[in-house]
Amino acid sequence: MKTTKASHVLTDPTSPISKSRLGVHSSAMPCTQSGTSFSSTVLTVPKKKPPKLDDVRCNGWLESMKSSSPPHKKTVKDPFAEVSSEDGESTYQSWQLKFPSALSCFEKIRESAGDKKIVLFLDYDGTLSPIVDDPDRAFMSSNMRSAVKNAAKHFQTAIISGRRRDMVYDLVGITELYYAGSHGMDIRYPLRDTAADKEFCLFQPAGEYLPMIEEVFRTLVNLTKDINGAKVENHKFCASVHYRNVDEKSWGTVAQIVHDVLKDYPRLRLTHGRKVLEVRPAIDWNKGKAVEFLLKSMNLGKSEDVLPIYLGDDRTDEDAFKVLRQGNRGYGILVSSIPKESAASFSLKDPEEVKEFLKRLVMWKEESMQQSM
Ligand SMILES: O=P(O)(O)OC[C@H]1O[C@H](O[C@H]2O[C@H](CO)[C@@H](O)[C@H](O)[C@H]2O)[C@H](O)[C@@H](O)[C@@H]1O
Repeated sequence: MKTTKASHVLTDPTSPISKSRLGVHSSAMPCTQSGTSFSSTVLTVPKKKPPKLDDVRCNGWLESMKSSSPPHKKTVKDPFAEVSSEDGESTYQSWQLKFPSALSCFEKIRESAGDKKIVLFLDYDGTLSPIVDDPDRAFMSSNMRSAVKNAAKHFQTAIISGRRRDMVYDLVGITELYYAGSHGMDIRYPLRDTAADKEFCLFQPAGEYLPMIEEVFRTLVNLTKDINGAKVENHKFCASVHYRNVDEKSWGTVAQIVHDVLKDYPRLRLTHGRKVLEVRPAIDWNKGKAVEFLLKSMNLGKSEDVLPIYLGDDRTDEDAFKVLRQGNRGYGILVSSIPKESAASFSLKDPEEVKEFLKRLVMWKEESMQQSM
């Protein structure tokens, strides 16, 4: 997807919302940075010292990192562990009593949707693309791309990712979707969408944190550069420290480095993802809030005639599942090949099943359109 030259204006320099014409690449957008209350003096690179792992042990980071990838055990205790349990299939089947397959229950979903307008929310990594060792090579298949594109012809569709918005936009490669990057902290949505005029708005509730995240990113890159396999990504409003390819013996060092850096930034917090530590602004915003925001921006916020469906695989998607569960607003579908605790209503095993589910939705919609002709 190419971007084109465009004008853009800020609606209000103190507002997290800014406007842009079609095609403005997110990295070219000005960000609101009013009220910046941190100073560059705080942003010093901590001196290298031998890691003391007491802090990360005490606050459970290390345990959380380890339990997200334990050796094969009979029962997977951590809800976000990434291993198959030994009694695999039967454990999975009993788990599915609580989180039934969205494919097996497709009829039920169809019936409860009735004439409601379905809105799709799709996470990227682990949902549209398989989890791979190198985050730069997490590509979705062309069949998946077609499935998403076809679904978007019938249902308003948004991608909500932990990645930076321009990156996930490039990976998905479909212009007609809504995109929310940085775990929903960077939302691009159409203000006006006619053939003659496409005007987009940006909503960036953590705009003022941009320089702080940039500094933290550079600090983390510097401090982890000698750890084999560690990788730090700059996702604009959050920084991700990957330890998937780090020897487990060094996970404590990775955790301690992140922990020490965070001590200097009380306005930032840590969340755990799939073998990734994520540093992000400590603001009350998440993927669930992003779903609510997007529904409002589609003028569907309060409507009873809307059925939002959110598909995601990660802890950060749980915030969205909770929002949909509240008041039976819609359905969360957890993408997982192992049993996990979740606020989702249904499950799908992997991105392949996600693709099948999207195809079923499209087939159903097209059949019902034909019947009503
Ligand atoms: O919200 P998402 O779209 O699911 O993004 C979550 C994180 O995804 C990426 O990391 C994960 O996928 C990688 C590629 O498969 C994998 O190597 C890594 O271990 C996973 O954590 C992305 O790189 C992160 O920055 C996102 O936060």
